[in-house]
Amino acid sequence: MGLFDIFRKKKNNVEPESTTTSESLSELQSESLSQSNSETTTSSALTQPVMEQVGLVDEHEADEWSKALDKKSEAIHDLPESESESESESESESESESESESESESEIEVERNEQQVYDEGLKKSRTGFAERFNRFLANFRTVDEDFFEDLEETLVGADVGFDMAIKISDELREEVKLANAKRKEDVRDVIIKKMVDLYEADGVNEDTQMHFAPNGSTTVILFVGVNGVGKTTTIGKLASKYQQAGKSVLLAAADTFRAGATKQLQEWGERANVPVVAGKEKADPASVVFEAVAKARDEHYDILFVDTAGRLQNNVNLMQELEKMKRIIQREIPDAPHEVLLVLDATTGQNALQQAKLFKDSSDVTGIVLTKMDGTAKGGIVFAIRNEMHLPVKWIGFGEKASDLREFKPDEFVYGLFKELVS
Ligand SMILES: Nc1nc2c(ncn2[C@@H]2O[C@H](COP(=O)(O)OP(=O)(O)OP(=O)(O)O)[C@@H](O)[C@H]2O)c(=O)[nH]1
Repeated sequence: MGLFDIFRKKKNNVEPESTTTSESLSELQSESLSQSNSETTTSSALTQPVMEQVGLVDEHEADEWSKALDKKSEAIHDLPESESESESESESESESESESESESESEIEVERNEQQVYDEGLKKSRTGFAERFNRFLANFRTVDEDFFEDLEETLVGADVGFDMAIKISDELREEVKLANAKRKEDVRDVIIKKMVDLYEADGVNEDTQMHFAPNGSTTVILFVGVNGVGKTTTIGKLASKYQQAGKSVLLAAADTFRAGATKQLQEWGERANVPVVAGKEKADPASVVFEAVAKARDEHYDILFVDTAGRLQNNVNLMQELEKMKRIIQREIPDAPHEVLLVLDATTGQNALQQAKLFKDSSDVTGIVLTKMDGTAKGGIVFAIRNEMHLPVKWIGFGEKASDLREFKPDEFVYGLFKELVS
């Protein structure tokens, strides 16, 4: 099933406000149950087909970590099972039927909760997108050259990126369906479907999994990005998540440039109950990294998160320093860093894309954390990143609280962004 089909299915069946009747719930249960037969471990039944398509479900190594993270989901999944264990064999069929019903109701609840986080976090973008599209459609008379020009302008304005806008408009020129579309709603549906299809096609070989060190040795994750994008906050959020999932976490405050950066990380460390290795103000960041890596390795920490200074893309010295940090990490743990996550602020739009290009060229970025998604009215940046950068978005930030960081899930994202735009 394609991403757009998943979208449609959700639109018709899983709208939170409209699925409170027992009738619609039981429809969902049977869907959810039939999908879960082929399911492995994902907490989201509707996410599975997308994961299969992008080749994620075979990645068992990272699966264990992902499972540990989704504690809430596990707790809900566990409950009916342990209840059924304690039941005697002579229990009536109707009792076990109602139990399996309540189990799938719980599964649906988990699915909806995750979707709700996306829905809330994407509210601004969804409204912004809808406004742009409705303005564009209000001018719709016929599918001619002006129509395509307006469409490109609308898409660029929504931050999907120039390349993606041209690609969408070029492909739509070939669409017989669009040429025959008379109603505004049909035109809108064809455009959104094209966007979702192109987005999905661009992501076929994308690796959105987090990578960890093999055999329980220390995983090192380096965070890079310009000033103020949310590196320290993201590290704090991830430290909480993994700590709560039972992993031992260590933080390295290698941002020794900005006064207050170390203190900020230490505060997150206290909140998450994880230690922080810090140096003196203006100390050589590499020395902090060295000390932290040695400690993490010798004391067998599961994960070390390294916070780095906000580096300016035109500052060669700072880029060189990042390289130096990597060399030091590699000297102590040869296969590290296991991830270099570039943090980008979604509210900066195309500027974020420029940053991504520069960082990708000068450091081995393995994935993106897109922060402040709650604060932008132009969610299209996600399309531009995939289309132009071919870098996977691994995490998405919807706010300042620890629980506002989520694993990036394309189907939840697409649905949260477009759900009011497709009939
Ligand atoms: N609304 C919102 N704010 C966020 C999010 N992530 C981070 N922030 C805020 O962004 C601001 C900057 O975050 P920091 O974590 O200090 O950024 P940084 O990249 O470490 O900055 P430097 O240390 O200067 O390089 C803080 O006020 C955070 O609370 C998010 O997902 N949503």
